Amino acid sequence: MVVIALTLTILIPVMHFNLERHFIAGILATLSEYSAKQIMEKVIARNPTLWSYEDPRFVGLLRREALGRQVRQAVYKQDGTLLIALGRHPDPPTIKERAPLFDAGVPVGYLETSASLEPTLRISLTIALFMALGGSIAILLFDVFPLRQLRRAESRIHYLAEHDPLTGLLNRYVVEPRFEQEMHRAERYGLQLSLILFDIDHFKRINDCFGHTKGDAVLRQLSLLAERHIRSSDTLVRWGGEEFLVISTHTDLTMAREQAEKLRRIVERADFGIGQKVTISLGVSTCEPRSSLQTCVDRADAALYRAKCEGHNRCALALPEDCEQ
Ligand SMILES: Nc1nc2c(ncn2[C@@H]2O[C@H](COP(=O)(O)OP(=O)(O)OP(=O)(O)O)[C@@H](O)[C@H]2O)c(=O)[nH]1
Repeated sequence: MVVIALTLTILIPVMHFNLERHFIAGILATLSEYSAKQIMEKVIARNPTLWSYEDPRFVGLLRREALGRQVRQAVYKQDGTLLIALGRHPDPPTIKERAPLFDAGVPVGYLETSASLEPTLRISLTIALFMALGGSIAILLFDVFPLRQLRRAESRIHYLAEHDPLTGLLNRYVVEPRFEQEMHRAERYGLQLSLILFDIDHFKRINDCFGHTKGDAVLRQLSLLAERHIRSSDTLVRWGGEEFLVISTHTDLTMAREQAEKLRRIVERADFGIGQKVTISLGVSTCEPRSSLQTCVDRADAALYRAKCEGHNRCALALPEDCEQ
């Protein structure tokens, strides 16, 4: 943007300057076809001051264009003596053009026009600066700014599509590809992959007694506790309302059970600011090679159900018969 502004600032005055210069040179060439006598007649037949400025052929400028500018037109005899001079001599002239004047093919003198283009340059420069600034602002307003907003909105949408807005954890809809990737890795390197599905006990009561806002705060605090507890290679997902899933890599059933039991104890001991304990029940399953996420979660869910039935605040392992479910 800065480069465009600078280029415009330099180019516009230069173009303006060159155009005007060529125009004046062209006019002088046309005039040189008149004889000095013809020019004299034209000057005498009219008001010389007006004529010089109003006839655009002479300097290439209309009267209003010549206003505030130093313009001089002079016709010299061949011996160099001045025949006609209109306007003050610019000091110093920025442009000085001389063209020969012919009378019936015989050179009789020169036509000389000097015009200071300094005000024109200044105006051109100012206009160029305004245009460059205007252009930059327009680019900013119509291009960069909305584009940035769009990109921000896109990344926000992307984030919201993958994350749970309350806890910031991944949501269940994006977890399948991650699970499949881990499953392939486990198969390839002969590793174990396990799941821990856990759920807050009697969460309905917490909501009913303390309100939904407090219930939300409990969900957030629990997700933070769990996040701190799991390894960085594991994945924590908000699976449903008050249900969470851990995909535990390089972990067999015994290790997953230990991990689950540790998490259960951490939650049981934590202070959730509601004057009573918050506990969780957990179902643990290990994933058979090539099994789908759904199958593994169903087995962990069956185990979780047993943990709830056996009195809450405990871990249960998936049983072989859970495979059939
Ligand atoms: N505050 C809050 N509550 C939620 C959210 N999602 C689900 N819930 C509540 O979680 C409660 C779950 O209740 P239930 O399925 O009966 O389970 P429970 O009370 O935990 O009972 P058990 O599972 O047997 O321990 C319901 O009252 C839901 O309204 C949430 O995002 N915020």
